[in-house]
Amino acid sequence: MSETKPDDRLSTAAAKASVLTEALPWLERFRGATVVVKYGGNAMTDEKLKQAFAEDMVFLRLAGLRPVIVHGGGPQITDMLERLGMPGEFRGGLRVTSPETMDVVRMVLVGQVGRELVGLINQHGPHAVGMSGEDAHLFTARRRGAVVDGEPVDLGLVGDVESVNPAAVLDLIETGRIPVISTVAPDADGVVHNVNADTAAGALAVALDAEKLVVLTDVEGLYTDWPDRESLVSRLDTERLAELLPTLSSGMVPKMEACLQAVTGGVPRAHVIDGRLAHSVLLEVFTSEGIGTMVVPAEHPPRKDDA
Ligand SMILES: Nc1ncnc2c1ncn2[C@@H]1O[C@H](COP(=O)(O)OP(=O)(O)O)[C@@H](O)[C@H]1O
Ligand SMILES: CC(=O)N[C@@H](CCC(=O)OP(=O)(O)O)C(=O)O
Repeated sequence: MSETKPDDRLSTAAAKASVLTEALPWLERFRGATVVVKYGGNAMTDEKLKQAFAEDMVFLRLAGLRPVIVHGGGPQITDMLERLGMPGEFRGGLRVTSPETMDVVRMVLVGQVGRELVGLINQHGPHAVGMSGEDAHLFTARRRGAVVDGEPVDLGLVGDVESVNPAAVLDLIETGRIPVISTVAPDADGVVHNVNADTAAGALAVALDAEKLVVLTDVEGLYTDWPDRESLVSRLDTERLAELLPTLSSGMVPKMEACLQAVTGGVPRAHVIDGRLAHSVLLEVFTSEGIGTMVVPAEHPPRKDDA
């Protein structure tokens, strides 16, 4: 085996030191900042990646930021429905949700995906507390439909966010915890609805006056001309995003709508980043170039009906 030369050791040490010093201005800038992180089900497939994600959340907290996790779990719900022999269907990017499907959605999101993330984070200490939109009136849902090929479609128990009461999340943050939120929510009559996790994360980022919304998914970011790999966009403003939204296809629509809603609602930055890259959140928050696609406010904000 060859020995490491003193010159090699010096350059390795210099590279490590430069990574740490590059983080310094961002540590200063984001101390005390609330960061809402949406962890998509498609970015959760690999055990090592999930552990790296949990480490990133603990890192943010110990570095003095206030991370709040909103998780998805679409593929995990689909797997469970298949195991139970319950056929499922998506219309306009949203799951058609019968009362029986709703039972499975709630069981998988709250009882399986949320619990697993809480467990992974808490291997590092008593940081994470799980909750759902049903807890302490966090989210109230309003039933929503979809329009597919110009026709209105009934999606069953699918909800939009009607209102957000972030008091319980703020209580957890104040005591140094990391809230891990599953996006099922009751309507005004107490009937539980299935809320898309991107939609819920955007609404929560606004309600918490967050500094950032970070959405982890399984692509590098937004492609303006999907799937042309040359069309990856690193930065765009809300005006350009509002123009692009009608041209996007299903998976990206709720994500980019959430980014638009967050930034027009006062969140300074929203990011879509590649959750397949280990420690992608740290790279986004603590490096100067960042990664993925960043949405910033427009000088001339889009009118409400543009979105
Ligand atoms: N314009 C686009 N830019 C990037 N990805 C896109 C675009 N249009 C569609 N997609 C698809 O959207 C997917 C991400 O959405 P989704 O599968 O709902 O992820 P998640 O589980 O992370 O919420 C990508 O894997 C990609 O296949
Ligand atoms: C209404 C609707 O479609 N809800 C989603 C909720 C989970 C989710 O949003 O998960 P991802 O972020 O992994 O896609 C679903 O049932 O799949």
